[in-house]
Order: sequence, then C-alpha cells, then structure tokens
Amino acid sequence: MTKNEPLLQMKNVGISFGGLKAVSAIDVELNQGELIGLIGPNGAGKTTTFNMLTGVYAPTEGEILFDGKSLKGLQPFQVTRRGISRTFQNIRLFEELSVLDNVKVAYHSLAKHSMLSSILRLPSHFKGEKEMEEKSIEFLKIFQLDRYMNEKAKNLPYGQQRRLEIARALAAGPKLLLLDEPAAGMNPQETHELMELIAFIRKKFQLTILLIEHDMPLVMGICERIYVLDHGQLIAEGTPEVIRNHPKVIEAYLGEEVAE
Ligand SMILES: Nc1ncnc2c1ncn2[C@@H]1O[C@H](COP(=O)(O)OP(=O)(O)OP(=O)(O)O)[C@@H](O)[C@H]1O
Repeated sequence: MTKNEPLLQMKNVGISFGGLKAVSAIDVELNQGELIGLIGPNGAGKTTTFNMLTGVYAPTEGEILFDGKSLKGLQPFQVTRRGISRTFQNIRLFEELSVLDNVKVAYHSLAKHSMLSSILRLPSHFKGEKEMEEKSIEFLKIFQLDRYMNEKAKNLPYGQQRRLEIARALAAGPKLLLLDEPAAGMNPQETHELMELIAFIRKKFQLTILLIEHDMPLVMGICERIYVLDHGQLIAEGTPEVIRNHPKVIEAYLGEEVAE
C-alpha cells in the first residue's frame, strides 16, 4: 500500500441472495486512521456489508482491496490475519470460559508457536503461552476488565460483555476494526463511556474503525464521515453535518432519528 492509498476500498461491491439484492454496487473508502459510521434503517444491508468485509459472504459483484490487496476468496480467519477484526450485533463470547480465556483465544488464533510445539509441550510453547497471558491481561487492564479476569464471561454485566468483545477483537491486532452496534442495549452512561473508549483505543492502537450504530448522537458525535445505506443502496456519504441535512437520509429515516 502506498502512503496515500486508502486502507480499505470497496469498489462496486454487492451481493444477492437468490432474487434479493441485499447490497448493491457500493463504493466505500476508508483512509488510515479514520473513524467512519455506517448507518441505515433495519435491513439496509449494514451487517451484510460487514460479512462481506470479513470473508463470511463472498460478494457477487465488485472487489474489496485491503491494504492494497484483494480479499477475494479469503476465509474469515485469513481476513483476521490480514488485519480486519469485528464485533457482532449479538454478543458472541465463550460464555463458559473466563474473561481472560476469552481474550487468550483471540491470541491463539494468531499464535506464532507451532501446533507441534504445543502438542509436545516444548519450552517455546510455554513461552508463547505466558506471553499470550501477559498480553491478554494488558488488554483487560485497558478495558478495566482485569478485576473480572477469572469470572465466567456470562457473569459479566451486559455493558462489560460488550467491552470484552471489543477487547477480544483488538487482541487479534487489527488495522481495521469493525464494530456492529456496540452500544446496543447500553444505558446512556455506558454509551458515554463506550464513546470515550472507542476514541481512546483508536488513538492508542492507531486503528481505522468502521462503526454500525443506531444511536445517532453517538454516530454524529464521534464519526468523521458517515455512509448511509438504504435497501442495499448507498444513498449518501459525508460529514455528520452533511448527513444530518441530506434529503435522502431524512426521507429514509422518515425525518425522525437523524434530524433530532
Ligand atoms: N444469508 C442471507 N440469506 C438471505 N438473505 C439475507 C442473508 N443475510 C442477509 N439477508 C438479507 O439482506 C438484507 C440486509 O440485511 P442486513 O442484516 O445486512 O441488514 P442491516 O442493515 O444490518 O439491518 P439491522 O439494522 O436490522 O441489523 C435483509 O433483507 C436480510 O434479510
């Protein structure tokens, strides 16, 4: 990737499920370090877009370039290794595992030490394991979750479970972080803390972030630019100010949420 090239380029990317065009030839560009929103009414194609970016679905049209290289044909774990991590709309933690193990699992998926050394329990395995544990604890500290590290994930309060999901996504060392409705189900206080956390991790880890969110004050408050999807089409793109006043966006939302 040259210095001025976007980190992510979606060129005419779309996908059909049978007769339904869920996403239709969209163009999205994210520059290194940007925090960008992806909004739209229910069923607009936002999560489907994330699924195409992470190798869950293969686009039926267009191409996706990440860090200058095509993502075509990659499986989700390969996309993670290239540097794209995500969280899910419905929290997906290993509920019965400890908070610490939930983060360690993310390291395991990237582990450099070989399967053989792990089976044979060679010294390199223990070194790798110890390093993973130390790094995982570091992440938990950043998210103020270290005091819960031996607790089962399912026992954490809801807002903390969402934070743990983000911690786990970050443990994979992404360049691009995709957050799918991270504030869903949070109370205003938790949402406010989440906004601060997103701003903080973005700086600390020099991340580029794409954020799906229905909480308009949150999106308008922290995103530099916003893409708006409606019925699988990209209907607008621009700064929060532009989006707030965009006739097509107001129409898609029936003028309510965005104008507030
Ligand atoms: N695997 C699939 N098979 C068939 N249709 C699908 C599949 N995945 C998504 N769709 C359809 O694609 C459209 C877009 O769905 P998507 O979940 O991306 O919307 P969304 O914008 O994320 O909505 P929400 O805000 O409700 O989460 C919907 O009509 C949905 O039913």
